[in-house]
Amino acid sequence: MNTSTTTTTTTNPPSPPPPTAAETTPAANTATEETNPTPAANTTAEEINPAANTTTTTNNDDNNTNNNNNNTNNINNDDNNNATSDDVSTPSNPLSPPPPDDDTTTTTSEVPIIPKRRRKRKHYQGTISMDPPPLDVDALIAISVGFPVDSLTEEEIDDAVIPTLGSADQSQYISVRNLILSKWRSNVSSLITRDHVMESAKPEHRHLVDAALGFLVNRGYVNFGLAPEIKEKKPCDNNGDGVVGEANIVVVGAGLAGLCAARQLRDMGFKVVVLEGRARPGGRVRTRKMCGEEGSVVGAADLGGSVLTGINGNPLGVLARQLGFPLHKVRDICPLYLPNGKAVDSDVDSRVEAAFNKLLDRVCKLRQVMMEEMRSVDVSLGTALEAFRKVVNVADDPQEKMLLNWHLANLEYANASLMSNLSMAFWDQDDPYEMGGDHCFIPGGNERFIRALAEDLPIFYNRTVESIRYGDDGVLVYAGGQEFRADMVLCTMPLGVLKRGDIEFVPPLPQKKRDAIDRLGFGLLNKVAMLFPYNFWGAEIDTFGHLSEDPSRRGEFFLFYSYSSVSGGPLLVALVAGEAAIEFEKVSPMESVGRVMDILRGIFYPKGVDVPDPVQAVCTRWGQDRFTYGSYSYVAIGASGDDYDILAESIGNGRVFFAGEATNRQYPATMHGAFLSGMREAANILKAAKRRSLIPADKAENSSSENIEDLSKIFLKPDMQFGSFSVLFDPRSDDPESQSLLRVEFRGEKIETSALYLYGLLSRCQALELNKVETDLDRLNLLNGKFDLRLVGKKGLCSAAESLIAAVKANICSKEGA
Ligand SMILES: Cc1cc2nc3c(=O)[nH]c(=O)nc-3n(C[C@H](O)[C@H](O)[C@H](O)COP(=O)(O)OP(=O)(O)OC[C@H]3O[C@@H](n4cnc5c(N)ncnc54)[C@H](O)[C@@H]3O)c2cc1C
Repeated sequence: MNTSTTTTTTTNPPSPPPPTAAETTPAANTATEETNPTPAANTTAEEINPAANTTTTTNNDDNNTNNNNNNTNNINNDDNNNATSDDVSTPSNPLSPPPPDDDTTTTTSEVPIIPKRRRKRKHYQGTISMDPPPLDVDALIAISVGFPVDSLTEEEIDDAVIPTLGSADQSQYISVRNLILSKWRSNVSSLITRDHVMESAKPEHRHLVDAALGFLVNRGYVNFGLAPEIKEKKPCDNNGDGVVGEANIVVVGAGLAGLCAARQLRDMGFKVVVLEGRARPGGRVRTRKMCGEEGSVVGAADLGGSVLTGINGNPLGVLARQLGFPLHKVRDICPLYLPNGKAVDSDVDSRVEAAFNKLLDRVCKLRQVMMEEMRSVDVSLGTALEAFRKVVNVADDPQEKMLLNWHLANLEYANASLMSNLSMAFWDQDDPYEMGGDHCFIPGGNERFIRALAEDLPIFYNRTVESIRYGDDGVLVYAGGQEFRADMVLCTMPLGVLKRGDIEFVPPLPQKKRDAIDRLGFGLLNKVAMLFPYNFWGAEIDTFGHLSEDPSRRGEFFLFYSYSSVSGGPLLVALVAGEAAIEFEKVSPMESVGRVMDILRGIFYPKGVDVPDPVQAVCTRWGQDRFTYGSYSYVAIGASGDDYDILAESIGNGRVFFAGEATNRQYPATMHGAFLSGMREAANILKAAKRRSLIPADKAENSSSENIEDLSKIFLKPDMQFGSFSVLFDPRSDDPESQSLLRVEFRGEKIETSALYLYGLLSRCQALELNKVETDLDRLNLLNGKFDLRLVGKKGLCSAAESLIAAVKANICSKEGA
């Protein structure tokens, strides 16, 4: 690759002035719901740097470009030594025609209304109760943040927020927790304090305020973010017990997960440094400023994460409110065009869409049966859908076939992978958790979040981490010839980097984690961002789609996002998904932009609309980017939601932690998922620091967290099993009073939702008594009543069960060895 650097100035044709924000952002597009009722986006132009009318470009021989040629385009890799994007700046264009008259553009009444595009499914069978219980506002807000309405989360159980599970305290605690969430969400710019909550809590609930507030603050569900009052809060040594004290944390990666965690850890009182391989923060959030000659047009293009997929409960929605960023609702209208430029008939579109959803439903039913009969069988979603398609004769005529392929491309976009790679059993395992509300853009791009989050953090750029050594006395992180010593390290590098094995772990990652890294998928989505001299596609729509005759190219520029309303200028982004996303990286950016332009002209010329050349275009290369090697995670055949949890597990006895979108089972592949994983791990690091401070140094290193992390293996052959209960006896004693480990499985109704396990210690004779009881409900009553036993998550077991688990493991090993 030729890496010589030149600076070129683009020359643009005279063109109409860019539309003002007021013209392009109808108030109706401003998202409402949980968000600030901020007026329509009129701040975007201020966000863009109008001075940037030159582009620094890197010539790239691979792309057959020639700088001496007037038609040549300049290729720009704007990240250091990686290949996130290639930039095409078009020199002199022929004089462009004026923007189209209103009557030549498609009007909203003529186009089909199609629900949000970046969705795995359009509707969710079984997630909505037919007869929902009446809920108060507090409960509804708690649900939107991801809390169950009538039970505790696994985190709450782990943190032992109430003394006895299932007691009267539990429902009172839930009311207090919901109250705090709801109060803080009504004013996210202020800190919520104990006094505030005490004022509003019912007298009989007040004894639970400290537990609920402590949990929500430590776990980053309230009092987080970037509002001045929140930023000004003093770093606190949590609980004032000197736990955090001098502890040092290295965070690897300055993407959303790393930045969020670093801020939270710093607020908890830890000493934090962030090591980032690139020369910029943000990782897969990258906003590229684009501009025409002398700033004639400007635009901010999100080359990575762009849409806030559901604003209700979304922590990025909270940041937007705190920072005063307006939100632009992505409008649902999305006309689809045939290869000949004609709009798809809305009846045919609706019919095929309904048939597509029916196919998905049939696959859901099939897998339900398969999972019940043979729990571990999986095939690709593509195979299953195709089998059904043939049986039910969906989409036999050519146009219907193209439409069906368009829907498949849309699904491949949502999952960043080919249908043939997706797990039929678990590809949509995160559907039940999807954030509700509008899908939104942030005017000016998501890098506005990144800039605000990175402010004041000690981030070392151009520090590519090569190895992480961990042991009893801490961690050593090697990056760019430097060594960073710390008590704990948080790894947020993408799954693509972990798959490549670019970072050496010493000792190596446990086999269980390596298997999960192999099983989970990491896919590809690419984009072409194009800044035009003016908007020729119309201001009424945010998306339009294009159908392809060739199924292998169904994902090539299948969907266009218009950023005119939010980017500050006439910007279009074409998406490349599925097989086409892989092929795209083998084609020169010149050629790709040429193909997009053919499509755009095919759509708009027949309407009498002249399509000008772009003044600048950027093609992404996420697959070649050595700091990610792809776009985002998906559930591949043979993988499941459990693999996200395994990726999230800490190793090294609480020394090495993991965050990032691919560690978030509920919200993978998203910006908010990355952010929430950072919050989660900050809380886990705090817990580990507290635990370490409570255990004397000599014992700490042998403490149980790893024993406990892997309980599923020892429960493969329990000593007793009845209903959802399994029991392991202490192999060292037959005494009826000797301790036994009890595991209770709680499984949701949906097969996609994997089981939740809770544990408890009881005597052997109590276990035998439980076995005599008929139903699980009666057993739970016995536990709560007569035995007064409190079930906990596996992390809650720590010290009490440690020696029993070690003895059971040793016993299994000796039997296997015999
Ligand atoms: C094309 C594309 C479109 C997307 N669209 C959407 C969308 O519309 N909506 C949405 O919600 N999400 C979207 N996403 C997903 C979203 O952007 C990511 O889920 C999220 O940004 C991931 O954040 P992260 O912190 O987990 O990882 P990253 O942002 O990748 O951060 C990891 C950091 O680690 C650094 N790093 C890697 N290796 C090393 C090393 N060895 N040493 C030091 N540093 C290292 C990286 O440079 C990076 O900065 C999209 C992603 C892509 C690529």
